[in-house]
Amino acid sequence: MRTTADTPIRAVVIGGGAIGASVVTALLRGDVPDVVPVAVVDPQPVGDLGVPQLRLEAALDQADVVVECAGQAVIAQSAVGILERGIDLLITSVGALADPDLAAAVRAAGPGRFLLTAGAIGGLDILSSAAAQGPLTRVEVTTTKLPTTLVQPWMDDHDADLLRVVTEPVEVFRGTAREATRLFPRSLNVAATLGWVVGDFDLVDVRLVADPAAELTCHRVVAEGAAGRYRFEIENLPSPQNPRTSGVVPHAVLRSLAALVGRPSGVV
Ligand SMILES: NC(=O)C1=CN([C@@H]2O[C@H](COP(=O)(O)OP(=O)(O)OC[C@H]3O[C@@H](n4cnc5c(N)ncnc54)[C@H](OP(=O)(O)O)[C@@H]3O)[C@@H](O)[C@H]2O)C=CC1
Ligand SMILES: O=C([O-])CC(=O)C(=O)O
Repeated sequence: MRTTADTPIRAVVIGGGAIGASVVTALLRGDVPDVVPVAVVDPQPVGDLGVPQLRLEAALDQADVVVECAGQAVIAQSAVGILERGIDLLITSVGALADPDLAAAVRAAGPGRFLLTAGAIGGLDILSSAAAQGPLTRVEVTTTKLPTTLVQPWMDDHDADLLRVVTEPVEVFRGTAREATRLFPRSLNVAATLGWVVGDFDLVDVRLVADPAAELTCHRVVAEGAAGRYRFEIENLPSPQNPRTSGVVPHAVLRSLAALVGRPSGVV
């Protein structure tokens, strides 16, 4: 990746939805010093975001760094190729890496570098440090979201309809982060991020609750191990563009992008 101060770093954003569109707008505003957005990639017309909308291959010809804000399939299909071209990659759809073969391939690929954004949650720094001191023995996350945001294509009509009419909180899923992010690929990337950080997707016990009163999306994390005990609760306002996604995520992506291109500030 080019890093000289007098040459702007060219960013391609994959996905022009709730996260991607906000990221493009912020980059055009100059929110990450020396990074300019040069293209957005999306199968559907995204409207005028202020940068050309290109097909992936054409966009990669211009990219120093790719910001993925599209979905797990993009990571499965394109991450290794992007890294092999020497382009750096910021991953938002972290759940893709719960596939051990893909995770190994992404880790081995280069010379481009990759980073995962913390996205909708925090506390990952201390959990990563704690896991380095000694294995964590317990990692749990309870995510609470609006029921309609949790309807999945694999659900039968009965279960999907239940989520549309439910009036009380109801547990929708209980299992490992690996399963959680496979079954809810657009809603439980945070569980996968915890799995990545603690080095074990199967250690992370995920509970997903649909709550019709959940004005805020909640991720409650409990962990313990040799280093100590950890508890934190995050309550995010959903994105007005996509209530499945927390509104803070584009800002997390921009923060991660600054770190990836070597312009971090504040706490890392
Ligand atoms: N790590 C974290 O904390 C979080 C991660 N995420 C991840 O980020 C992703 C994006 O979230 P969000 O912006 O809210 O979702 P949106 O649905 O608002 O936007 C995603 C956009 O990407 C497009 N897209 C789908 N497939 C491709 C592709 N192959 N190439 C290019 N563009 C594609 C979609 O098009 P179309 O609508 O036609 O499919 C859509 O326009 C989520 O799917 C999830 O995986 C989300 C929230 C938190
Ligand atoms: O935005 C959130 O709160 C979490 C989310 O969708 C995800 O992890 O995929």
